[in-house]
Amino acid sequence: MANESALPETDPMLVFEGVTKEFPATHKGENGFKALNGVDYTVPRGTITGIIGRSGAGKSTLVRLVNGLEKPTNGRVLVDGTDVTKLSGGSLRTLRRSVGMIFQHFNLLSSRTVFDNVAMPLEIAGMPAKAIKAKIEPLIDMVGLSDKLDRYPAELSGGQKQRVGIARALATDPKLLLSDEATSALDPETTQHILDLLKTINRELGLTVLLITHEMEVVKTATSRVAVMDGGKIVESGRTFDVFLRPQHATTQTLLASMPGTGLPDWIKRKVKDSPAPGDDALVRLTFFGDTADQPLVARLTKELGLDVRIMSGTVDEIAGDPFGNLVIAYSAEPGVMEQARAFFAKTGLVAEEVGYVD
Ligand SMILES: Nc1ncnc2c1ncn2[C@@H]1O[C@H](COP(=O)(O)OP(=O)(O)OP(=O)(O)O)[C@@H](O)[C@H]1O
Repeated sequence: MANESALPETDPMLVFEGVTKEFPATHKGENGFKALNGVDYTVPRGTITGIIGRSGAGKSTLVRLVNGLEKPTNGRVLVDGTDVTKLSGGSLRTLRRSVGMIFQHFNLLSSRTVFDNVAMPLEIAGMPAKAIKAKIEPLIDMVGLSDKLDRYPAELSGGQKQRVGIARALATDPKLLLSDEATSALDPETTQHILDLLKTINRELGLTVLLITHEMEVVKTATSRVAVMDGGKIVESGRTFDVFLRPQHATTQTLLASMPGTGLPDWIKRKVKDSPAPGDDALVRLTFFGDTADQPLVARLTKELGLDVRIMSGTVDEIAGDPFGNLVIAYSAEPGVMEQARAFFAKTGLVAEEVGYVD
C-alpha cells in the first residue's frame, strides 16, 4: 500500500466540488430525485480510496460523473486538474482513456478471447497489432493469466474474469482506476486475491484507485482512506484506520457493526446489563492500536491497580495494514475501581468503552 503519511495532501488526483445530481421526474406530477446532494471530496494521488455506502446512497452515480457518463446538475469534477463536466467529443474520449474502470459483472465480450478482450481498448484507439501484442502480454502476465490467452470468458472463473477486466482497464495506461463493486460477485477468498492484485498495481504502477463498495471488509483490507456515503452525501471521511477506530456517524457505526468479528460476541450481548446488581462486574471494551498494540497493558492494569480482570473475548486484526486489537474485559463495578481504571486508560492512551455490566 502507498505510504499515505508520505503523500502530500495537496496533490489531488480526483476532486468533487459541490457536486449535485438531480434526475428528472419520470412521471407527471412527481418531483425529480436528488441522487447527489452536495458532494465535496478529494482523492489524493497514489492512494486506494474507498467509497462505502448502502444501496441507493449514490455511489454509482458519483462514479459515472468521473468518466463523464453523466453530467452533474451543479458542481465540478476534476480528474488530475481537468474539469470533466466541461468535456465532450474527442477531449472526453481522451479523458476516458486515462480513467480505467472495472465492474461487478466484469463486462467482458463472450465471443472474444482473453487476449482480444484486453486488446479491445487499444484496437479502438487504432494501435497496430504488433504494438498491441507488446503492450498486452506483460499486462496479462501481471494479472497472472499468461496461460489463458486464448481462453474465452465462459472458460474462466469469476476471479479470472475480473483479472481480465483489470488487465483491460490498464491497457490504456490510466492514471485513475475506478472499481465499482468489482469484488461483490466473488467469494471471500477470491475477493482477497483481487484486492491483493489491486494493491500490487497501486504500489508498482503508482495508480490511484477509487474503490466503490458496500462491504466494510473490502475497505478494511484494501484502502488507506475512506468516505462514507448516505443519502447522496458524504457523511464521514478520513484515514481508514481512524474511521474504523472512532466511527462518528451513525451510518458508519451501522456498517461497522454488520461486519463479522466486530462488536460484542453474541453470548456476551445476551448477558450484558445496563445497570449493575450488587457484585456485578463492569464490562469494558479495549481497543489496541499503534504503540498500545504491543504493550502488556492488561498485566499492568492487574498489577498497578490490584484488579482481578476477566478476559471475555479478544481479536487481533489489521486495518489498512496497521495492527489493531479488541479485548473485552470485566472487572469490579465498584465506583472507586472504575474511576481508577478510567485514569489508567487515559494515562496509557488506551481507547476504553464501558459497554455495560455482567454477573
Ligand atoms: N438514471 C436515473 N434516474 C432516476 N434515478 C436514478 C437514476 N440513477 C440512479 N438513480 C437513483 O439515485 C439513487 C442513487 O443511485 P446509485 O446507483 O448511485 O446508488 P448506489 O449507492 O450505487 O447503490 P447500488 O449499490 O444499489 O448501486 C437511487 O435512489 C437511484 O434510484
